[in-house]
Amino acid sequence: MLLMDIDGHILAVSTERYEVLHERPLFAEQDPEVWWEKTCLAIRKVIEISGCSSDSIQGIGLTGQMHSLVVLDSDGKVIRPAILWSDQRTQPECDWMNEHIGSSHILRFTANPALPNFTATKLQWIRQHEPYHFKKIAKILLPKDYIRYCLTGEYASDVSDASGTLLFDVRNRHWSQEMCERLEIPMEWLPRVLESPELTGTVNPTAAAKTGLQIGTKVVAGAGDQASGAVGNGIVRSGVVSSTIGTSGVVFAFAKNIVQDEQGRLHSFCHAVPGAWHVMGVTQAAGGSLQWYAKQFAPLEQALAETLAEDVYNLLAKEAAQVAAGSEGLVYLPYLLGERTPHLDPYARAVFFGVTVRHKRAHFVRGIMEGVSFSLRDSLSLIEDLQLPIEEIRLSGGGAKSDLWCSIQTNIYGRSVHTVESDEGPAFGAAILAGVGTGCFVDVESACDLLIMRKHTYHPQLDEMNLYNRQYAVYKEIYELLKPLYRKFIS
Ligand SMILES: Nc1ncnc2c1ncn2[C@@H]1O[C@H](COP(=O)(O)OP(=O)(O)O)[C@@H](O)[C@H]1O
Ligand SMILES: O=C(CO)[C@@H](O)[C@H](O)COP(=O)(O)O
Repeated sequence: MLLMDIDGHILAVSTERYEVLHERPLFAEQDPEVWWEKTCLAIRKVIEISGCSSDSIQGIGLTGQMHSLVVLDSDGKVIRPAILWSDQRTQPECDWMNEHIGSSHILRFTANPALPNFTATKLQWIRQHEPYHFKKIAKILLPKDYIRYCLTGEYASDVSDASGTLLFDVRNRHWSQEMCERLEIPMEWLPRVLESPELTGTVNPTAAAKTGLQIGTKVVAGAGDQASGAVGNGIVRSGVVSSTIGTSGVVFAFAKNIVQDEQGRLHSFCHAVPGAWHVMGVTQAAGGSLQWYAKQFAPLEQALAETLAEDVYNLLAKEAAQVAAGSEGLVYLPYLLGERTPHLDPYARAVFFGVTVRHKRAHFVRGIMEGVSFSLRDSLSLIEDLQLPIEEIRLSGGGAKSDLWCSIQTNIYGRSVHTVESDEGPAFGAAILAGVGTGCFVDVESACDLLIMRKHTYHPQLDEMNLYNRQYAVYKEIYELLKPLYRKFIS
């Protein structure tokens, strides 16, 4: 949660944590009611920290994880836990869609292929496996739109988030009647869709009582976390591209017109900038790889970090900085949650390749940072193949807080990269969208010009670039060799 003034100064930030439940392999779920409880706490905290009066708040912009499916009954109650973007159980539903609707039709209707991460496949899974839940459905929402529903009572979404449902006609920026007809999904289940800065409603009395906000505070459409993060990093013009290491990893490029990778390895979605599009490649477990490693293999550092009030990732990164580039030949494939770009393979698995007796934990941490960056390079290459200009790369997400991870990225991409002043990408972007929607700024582009400043520039070094080029070739070969084996582990 972030509170920003109209000059772009961040007045307060607050964070609330909650777990992802992985009850079975491939499964990832969360309870939307927990999101709402935590949101209420976080709103109260930012108001308190900032010392602002809630009646000075002009508007609210929403952002959140994309694709995840929230199903509501006719009373607006949550029917079952949300099935998340990182959940990979629905490849059979994708296969069914490709067979019955046709993959070329799906690409034509939605500009994207059927992937297990996308919302419609999760809805099909409920139809197939939980018919008792399916028959209760009256509305479906995305995560930030569930928060909107709690705040305002409105069922609404925005074009960027709707793009990741596989039910949206991305080219024409409205729901796809063709997809809904073929999947027999009543269009009344879908929220209305607006451009990201448009107003969608106002805070209602119940939400005001829970959050400390004023009744009637304006709520704009907002955007999915990646499009909103792009606004927060100034990716609002051709040539400026971001590489974000959050839990997932995303390389995001602005596009004036819709562009598509023929094999659907990059997502083609509407941007939060009205009338614009973007493409992005996604690494399923980017920061998520380091998060997993820290949790499983660095419990003492986790405890120490809490005592020192330091970030566990800082402690691990300091250790990793002690070993040389290339991690002495240890190569990591970050496929802990399967992979999207470039393989579109939910059954891929992570690999540490080349382990020897000389390897210490520091090599594993550095190897993770390098492997994740190789994966993001895959996305960057596909964006280059689409002939989209890459004049400037901006790094963001938790990974950009690490000097080491920024240096690794510059050397693996073989290009200079920059960080920006605000490291609150998606929340900062949502605040900018709220500012545009409530008339504090003229439009998204000029607000970004005004508010987003470069912080630091990293330049690649020739020897490390050459070393990483050689290692990248090995990285790519490992997946090709292992691919036939992955399917033997399907459970
Ligand atoms: N100081 C740091 N050094 C290295 N990596 C970091 C650091 N801080 C955060 N990270 C990485 O960033 C991830 C969180 O990024 P963030 O953008 O906050 O995630 P989310 O996608 O959940 O919004 C962590 O899982 C971790 O891998
Ligand atoms: O799946 C995608 C984008 O397609 C992710 O962006 C999720 O929307 C959430 O990722 P984090 O922000 O937690 O990394």
